[in-house]
Amino acid sequence: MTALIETHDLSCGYGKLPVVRHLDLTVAAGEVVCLLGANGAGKTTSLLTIAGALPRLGGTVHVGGRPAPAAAHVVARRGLALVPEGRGLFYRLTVAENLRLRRHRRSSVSIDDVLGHFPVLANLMGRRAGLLSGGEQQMLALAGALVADPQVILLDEMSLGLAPIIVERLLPIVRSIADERGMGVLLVEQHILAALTVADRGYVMAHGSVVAEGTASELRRDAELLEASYLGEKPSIDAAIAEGLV
Ligand SMILES: Nc1ncnc2c1ncn2[C@@H]1O[C@H](COP(=O)(O)OP(=O)(O)OP(=O)(O)O)[C@@H](O)[C@H]1O
Repeated sequence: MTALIETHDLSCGYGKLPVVRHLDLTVAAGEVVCLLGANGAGKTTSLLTIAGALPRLGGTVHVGGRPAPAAAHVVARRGLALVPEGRGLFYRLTVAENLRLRRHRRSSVSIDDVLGHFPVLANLMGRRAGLLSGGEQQMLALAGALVADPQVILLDEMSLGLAPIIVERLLPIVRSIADERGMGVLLVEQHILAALTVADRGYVMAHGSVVAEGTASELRRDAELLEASYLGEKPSIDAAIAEGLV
């Protein structure tokens, strides 16, 4: 299966200082992959670098099987959409205007196609994005990414500021989008168990490195390892290997 995203030995950070080191990660078509870890583990930095919004300090990134250029607008043309933390909406514009702005001329996906995933938004087309609830804004951010007809979508902390019940409704929508459109999804999420319920696989980061990876069910079973990485304690890599997670 061709990976839609593949990083090899990727190092990235700010200035010359790497905060993420030796990241090997893949996302295939139709796969939902989550990137887990404590605050400051390097998840957002990894996402922004894959999207071309931060320069690489070492290693490679391939998008759609080809080397990814280190410029966000060019990576976007390769079929990668980033939904950043904070949603990246035009808050003074209406829902309809936000969607029209995101849809480029070559996109084969219509706004109506995308609204099929978010029926709630279809009734709010004339409302300013700034007046939507947090959950509706997140749906609009996702819908805005989808109208660009990406092959792969990067979602950074979509649950930020949302009630757990809203997160539990949004994540299955992400799963169904991946299933129905064969799209790859790389998901950074603080609601670990909710994310592992919809994901196929996951990577756990601590201190800028991947300390464990596995299928969602393997990671769900290893609550201790997950807890350790969220407390900032580096779990033993030997223990992770023994568990078959690495
Ligand atoms: N603009 C920046 N300049 C310098 N260092 C930064 C910058 N942004 C983040 N960092 C540092 O890089 C490290 C990784 O941060 P990053 O935001 O990638 O972590 P994260 O895993 O996404 O955390 P969170 O869950 O809190 O968003 C942290 O130590 C952070 O302080």
